[in-house]
Amino acid sequence: MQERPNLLKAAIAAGRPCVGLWCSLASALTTEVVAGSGAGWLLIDGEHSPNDLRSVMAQLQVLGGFTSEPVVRLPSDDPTLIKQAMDIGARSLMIPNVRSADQARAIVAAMNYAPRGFRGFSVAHRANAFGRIAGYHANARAQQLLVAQIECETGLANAAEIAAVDGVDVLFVGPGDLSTNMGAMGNPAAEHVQKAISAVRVAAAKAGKASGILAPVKADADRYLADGFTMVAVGSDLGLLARGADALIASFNR
Ligand SMILES: O=C(O)C(=O)C[C@H](O)[C@@H](O)CO
Repeated sequence: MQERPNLLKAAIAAGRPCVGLWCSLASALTTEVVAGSGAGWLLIDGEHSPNDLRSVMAQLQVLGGFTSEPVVRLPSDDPTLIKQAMDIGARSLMIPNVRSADQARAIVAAMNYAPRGFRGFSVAHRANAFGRIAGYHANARAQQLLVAQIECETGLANAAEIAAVDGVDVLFVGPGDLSTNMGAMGNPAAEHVQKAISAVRVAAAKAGKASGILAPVKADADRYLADGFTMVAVGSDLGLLARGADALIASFNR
């Protein structure tokens, strides 16, 4: 048995845009519903959603039947959480608020077995199909993807060095946090924030890496894709459900 190819990593390596959706409802059922859209990747949010290892695993299990690449966002860069997430089968990780190259190197080390890193070794787990994927431990890095979020001015200032770290694949802008930390709370459209967002893309590109962003407004997503962002989340399960329900009810209340 072989590990299934990481189609998101392949798209990123080829410089092909890959559109995704944000799964915030911590539900295997809603994530399975969203996966039917054919999105290139699905973010399973462990930072701002009530996800835990079991709910993340349940979502990974339902996604096993789809081509969408699950990207698991952890609440921090804690190496224990990285180990646990990878052992249940998360090989594409998004880590919030990465601020320095040293921090990025520590995250890469936590994701990899010795001698490259210090990921704890377990002979069989969900990640290697319970021991059925031959050579998993030696080859795991081939299908790994690390998405480092740039969400504050320190990360912005160090974006080039973070992008240059071997093992970092994507610089991903957190538009809400970045704008808030730049004095424009929740407003990534602010001119100085837009310049910062472009600077992240440029820093990634100069290091030969990809860039990404969450852009739930289509006009923004179209613009970011046209500018060269390739990993773009264009909506969320929460937003689609809440705003869709609001609009539907409002349409009968006029
Ligand atoms: O800073 C941001 O914006 C993100 O990282 C995305 C949010 O955390 C996401 O939950 C949507 O609000």
